[in-house]
Amino acid sequence: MSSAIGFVQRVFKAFNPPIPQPSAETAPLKFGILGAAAIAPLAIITPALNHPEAVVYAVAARDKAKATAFAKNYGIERVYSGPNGYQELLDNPEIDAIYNPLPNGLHYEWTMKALAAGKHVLLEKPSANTAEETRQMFELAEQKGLVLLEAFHYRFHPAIQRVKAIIESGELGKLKHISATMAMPRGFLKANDIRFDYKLGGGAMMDMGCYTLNCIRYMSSSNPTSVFTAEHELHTPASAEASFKPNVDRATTAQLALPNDVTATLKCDLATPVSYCIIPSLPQLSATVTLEGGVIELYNYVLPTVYHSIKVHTKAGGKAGKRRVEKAYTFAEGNLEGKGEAWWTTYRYQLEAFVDRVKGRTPQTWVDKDDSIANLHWIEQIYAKTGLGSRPRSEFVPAQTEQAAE
Ligand SMILES: NC(=O)C1=CN([C@@H]2O[C@H](COP(=O)(O)OP(=O)(O)OC[C@H]3O[C@@H](n4cnc5c(N)ncnc54)[C@H](OP(=O)(O)O)[C@@H]3O)[C@@H](O)[C@H]2O)C=CC1
Ligand SMILES: O=C1OC[C@@H](O)[C@H](O)[C@H]1O
Repeated sequence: MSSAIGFVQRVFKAFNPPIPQPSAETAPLKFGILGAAAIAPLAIITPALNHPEAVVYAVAARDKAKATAFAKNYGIERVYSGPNGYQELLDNPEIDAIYNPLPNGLHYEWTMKALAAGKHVLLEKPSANTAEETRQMFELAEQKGLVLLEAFHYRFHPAIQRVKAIIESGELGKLKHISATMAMPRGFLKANDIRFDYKLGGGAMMDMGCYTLNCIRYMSSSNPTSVFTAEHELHTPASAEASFKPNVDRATTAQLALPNDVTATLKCDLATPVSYCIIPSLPQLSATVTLEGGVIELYNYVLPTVYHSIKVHTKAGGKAGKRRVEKAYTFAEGNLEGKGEAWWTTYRYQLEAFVDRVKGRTPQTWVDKDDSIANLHWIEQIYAKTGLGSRPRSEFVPAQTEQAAE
């Protein structure tokens, strides 16, 4: 019963957070959002309401009516629209930081433009279509002394950090295998969703697979050494245009080799079909870690604030031993150091770290340049193994930076 009350309290507060007084010590970081994207309220607008040093100040959308309605709905002061709206927002000197939730295939172009305009960037996952583009974005951020973060929000939550701490504690011995799944039932996404558009960086491995791969890399503290196998199922729209290119994976499964004889399996699916012609599948958001001395099952690593469980099964002398269930809605509950409340979403934890970094404080955790480049590199390796190949590189050519031009 108490956990049902906890669930209601967490979810209510996550969506209706207390609104603190703005910080008296530092000026709030003013965010501008590129695109009236579906994810923006959850990922930045609601978390910023509760952050005393962050405010969502501007939004740009291509369509004027959409931009105006979005701004009105979320109480956003400045609105930009039309074909130059995104650039006009970037040109506003009052804006400190950009949230970039554009389709994956536009991440590179608009992050490069935002950095060129001197803005910090909170960039949606996956960071770009190719690892080379990711490298260029981080290099420009470094050159300009700006913060760039790929928004792997789940990494900022205590639940995933608690699992990593158990692995690293040595309690269950040597790591053997990790499996991570992210799959949604058919009908979760509309047929015209950006995730099914190859040019925009679509595909299951890009969208949901990027989490599964990231989770494997994070929990093993390593990068794959090779892709053993990678198989995909194609997205086949009901009415394909003549120009339709079958490069978009509706689902992908891959087996990876990691250092020290560790292996991993990832599965992602944008539209899991019904079983027996009628039974819909449930969302799958779990990760299982097998170690010599036991198994850790993490249910819901992606949205742990809503609900998660960390089941730890220990083996005794080769036989099944004890089982315990842990929760880590806060760092204290997970026996870790860090600030937060049980109702903080992954996005609220992430915003805390982002603002800390911009303000010159040390964030509780971070996802750095090498991490983001490696994630995209291995996404590309998995696509290469499926035979589908990488998503297309952006046609955007950045203006030479002052440093490069000298
Ligand atoms: N961190 C997380 O939990 C999540 C992250 N994401 C990521 O966020 C990004 C956006 O996802 P989501 O919000 O679901 O997507 P939406 O389709 O809702 O938003 C994408 C935005 O991109 C803009 N856009 C600009 N050019 C194009 C174009 N050619 N075609 C389509 N849209 C265009 C649109 O803005 P405009 O308003 O100007 O028309 C639109 O609002 C993706 O990178 C995705 O991976 C998505 C969901 C969850
Ligand atoms: O968190 C998420 O859930 C649904 C996905 O399609 C999305 O892009 C992802 O970030």
